[in-house]
Amino acid sequence: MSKLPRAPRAPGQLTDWQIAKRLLTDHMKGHFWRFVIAFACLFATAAASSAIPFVSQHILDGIFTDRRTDLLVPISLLVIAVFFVRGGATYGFTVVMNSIGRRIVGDLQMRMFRAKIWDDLASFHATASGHLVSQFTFNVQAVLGAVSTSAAAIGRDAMTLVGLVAAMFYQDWRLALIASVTFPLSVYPLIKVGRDLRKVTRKSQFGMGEMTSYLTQVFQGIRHVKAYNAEQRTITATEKIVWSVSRMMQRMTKIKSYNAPFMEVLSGVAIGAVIYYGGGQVIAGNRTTGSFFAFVLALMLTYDPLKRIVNTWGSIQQGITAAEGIFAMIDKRPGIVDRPGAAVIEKATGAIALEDVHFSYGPSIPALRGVSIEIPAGRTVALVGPSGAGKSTLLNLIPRFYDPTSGAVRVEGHDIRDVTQHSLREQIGLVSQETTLFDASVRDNIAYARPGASQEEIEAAARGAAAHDFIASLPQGYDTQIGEHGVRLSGGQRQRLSIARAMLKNAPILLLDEATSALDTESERLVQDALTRLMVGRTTLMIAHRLSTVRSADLIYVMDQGQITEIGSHAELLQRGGLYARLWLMQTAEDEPSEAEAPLPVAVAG
Ligand SMILES: Nc1ncnc2c1ncn2[C@@H]1O[C@H](COP(=O)(O)OP(=O)(O)OP(=O)(O)O)[C@@H](O)[C@H]1O
Repeated sequence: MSKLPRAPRAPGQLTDWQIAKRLLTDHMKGHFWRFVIAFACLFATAAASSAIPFVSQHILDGIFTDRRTDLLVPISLLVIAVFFVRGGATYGFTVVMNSIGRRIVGDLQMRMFRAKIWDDLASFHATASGHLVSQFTFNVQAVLGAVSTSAAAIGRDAMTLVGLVAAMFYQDWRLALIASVTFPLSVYPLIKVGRDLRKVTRKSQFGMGEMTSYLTQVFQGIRHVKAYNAEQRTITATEKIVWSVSRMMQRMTKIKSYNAPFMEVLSGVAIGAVIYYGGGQVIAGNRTTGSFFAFVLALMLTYDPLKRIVNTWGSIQQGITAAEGIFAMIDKRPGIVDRPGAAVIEKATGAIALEDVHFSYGPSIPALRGVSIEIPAGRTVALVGPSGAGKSTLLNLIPRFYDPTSGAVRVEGHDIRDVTQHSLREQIGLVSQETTLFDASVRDNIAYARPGASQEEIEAAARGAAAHDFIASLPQGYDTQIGEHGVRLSGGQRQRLSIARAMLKNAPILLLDEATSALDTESERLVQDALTRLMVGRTTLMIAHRLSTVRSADLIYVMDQGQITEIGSHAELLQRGGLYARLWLMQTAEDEPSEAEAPLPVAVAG
């Protein structure tokens, strides 16, 4: 079976201690009183647990050896009280610690989300969305595990341990010393397990990210999975990922459990030594059976919390590894930020200019090579050219989704790096081939452009986009839920909703990226009409493969391999006989009916 790719190296340079300290100072300090309550519960649990050996000594010596009936009732009541306190305190502790853990998780999730949502597009494209989602779910869960389960258990068990060890020394310091000789040895597995666990935890976090990404892609592309009869292939591929993650998880548990047999042997040695020495004393008559058993019981109770502390150390290591990734995400600063004192564009007329713009996605991929374009306010300019020419890249520079490598993009005469991103994007309406609709009502989807818009405004936008009639015929009209990505609508309907959105935004600049290319002729006509209405009075930059849609543009720029190769009106470009004319000829030839489709000549009776 194939293996998942290697997990990337740790993103941050923080040490374990720095990460733990940051978790403590940034996320736990607001919970002081909750911690006080939790520790009060801990103290009660530890005190009650430490009382058990004393009570049992009285049971053995007082009831069984001395046969005192007057002790029966008080000792029974004492036992009930001890367990009552333990039960109540354990409940209180669990609830309060979980509430702290859950609040910390929510806080981490929101800090991550705030950092991410302001991040630039390039960074989003660099990370598969599944990895992002798994930071919010799997990794955060690991931190919760470390905080509320492990840290809590260590707190509680450490207190209990102190109480029980004190009780053991109080009963018989010599026996207690014999039993404690093995304690320091329990530190060894902590160190050993910690290192191995960090490595495998990083890998399994990466594996979970891969799995989330893969599953999201499969479920979103389910139509194609079925259309290509790819179910069985998908099962096989999924199996590889699932079992690879499963193996990593098993390995993690295995490493976490290394210390369990070690600790069992240690406790066996300690109990054996105490029985050998203490048992000898009972036989020699130097010690009562009751005090001996009370001691052995205390010893057994001591090893339980000790074992748990050692075991939960693994969860803490996992939590710290997860927090490392989470903090890296929180600390990431976007590559595109507003300059200090950036200007605010008030209502723009929409003039756009690109001046000798170069851009590349990576060191070796120049996507734009010295592009200059001028779009006067209120005009329509079209970009055409073969696939991969750089048209969408150019369009993405205008809302500053990316910054050019060199050259400048100007809106209203401002270099867009000198104005706030918010005010720049306020001036732009975007309609693209892939519409982004949310699983919400039609109304909310249109109002996404301007939350708080009135029903009249939303309806006017829908009418302008030729969408009102189909919306009115939906079961709940504007309140109809349209499903994830608008799955309950047709392609043309989805497109008209996104035009309605742009209508409602009413921005002076309009960017159309293949807005009609995925539609059939009838839908295209409706959408085209809606777009024509939308374009009135706005500066429009449109990309279209179908050249018939760009014929009426004021100016057409032809792009090829990241450069502008021709400029002119439709008629001028045809006359020139270059790339545009060739593309036009090819498309008109495709649009004309072929011989096979031409109507058959009708035989005329003679
Ligand atoms: N996010 C990205 N990361 C890396 N390279 C990219 C990215 N987006 C596009 N490219 C590359 O940049 C070049 C220009 O792509 P672009 O999408 O701008 O072309 P286009 O003219 O819009 O093509 P089409 O008409 O097919 O949409 C192509 O070589 C493409 O592979």
